[in-house]
Amino acid sequence: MLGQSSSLPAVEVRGLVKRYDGRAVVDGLDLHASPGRVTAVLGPNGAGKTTTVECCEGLRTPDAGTVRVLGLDPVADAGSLRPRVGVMLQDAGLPTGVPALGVLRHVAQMYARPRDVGELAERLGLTPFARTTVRRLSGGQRQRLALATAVVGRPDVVFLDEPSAGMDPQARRAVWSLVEELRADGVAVLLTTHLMDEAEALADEVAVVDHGRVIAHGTVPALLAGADSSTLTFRAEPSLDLAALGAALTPAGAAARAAVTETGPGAYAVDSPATPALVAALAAWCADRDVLLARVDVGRRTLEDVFLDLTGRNLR
Ligand SMILES: Nc1ncnc2c1ncn2[C@@H]1O[C@H](COP(=O)(O)OP(=O)(O)OP(=O)(O)O)[C@@H](O)[C@H]1O
Repeated sequence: MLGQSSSLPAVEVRGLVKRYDGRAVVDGLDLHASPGRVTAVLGPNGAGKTTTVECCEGLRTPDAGTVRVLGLDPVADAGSLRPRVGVMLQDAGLPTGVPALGVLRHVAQMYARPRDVGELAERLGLTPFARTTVRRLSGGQRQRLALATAVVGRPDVVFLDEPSAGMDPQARRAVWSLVEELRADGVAVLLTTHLMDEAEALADEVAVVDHGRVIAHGTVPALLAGADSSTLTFRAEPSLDLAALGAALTPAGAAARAAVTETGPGAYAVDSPATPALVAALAAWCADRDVLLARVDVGRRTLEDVFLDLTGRNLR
């Protein structure tokens, strides 16, 4: 249950800076998460997501800026926040020699009003591993146990760092349904993920982080609406003349030439909104050169397309 007005943000981060060895890995970051909403933080490797979440969890002290969780300071007020905040870490930090259900029972008894341990274990498919020590659990099973320990105390705010990483599709569905239930119960859920379909499926709000700052923020439909609505890809013979094709696909009077990329042998992507005229121009150009268009796809842009547009395609 929320102990404060649900109109207040459950998590509020303003101008957060965190430096390691003089390098700002979080560099003036603003973020908020609200009760009854799922906020997903996306970003390339090393963007500063985990560091930000760790500052919210009170595990790291900011170098500048403010972090408030349920109106409190995660470091100074750690004792007051502990019963109200659930944390699932990437490296779960669970004791390895204890049986799975023993860990969950132990964590549950630290809370005043814990969830039913048996029911939670059943929901997350942990019952068959009740007596298995944490050390012998698979990666995905350990993740599920970590999630169970994060939510067993009925927290008001839950931080989930890549909650379904390494999980099979069945387990991911179970995790998603638990997250949806938390939202319906008014819990503020802040999660980091690299899985764009997870963000599309779960997130009410998405914050895209790069180089330690939020570079885009909004609902998934708002982020998708900000981008060109559709993409054009096609297959034909390899090594087409991309410059000539780009010129042929550029509408008269357009400021910049349409860019065509060969994304794999014989697979192409056109970097222009897909319109009937564009498809016709492509077909005509191929027909003039006796090139068979083996396949043409007009697809809706996905969150992954938007993410790559925002953060670029270089490896981090
Ligand atoms: N304790 C530390 N000491 C020095 N550098 C650190 C420390 N922790 C993190 N970093 C660096 O800070 C940067 C941000 O790391 P962080 O873990 O926050 O990124 P992330 O967005 O969560 O990445 P990923 O998607 O890979 O989990 C990285 O360059 C990382 O190497």
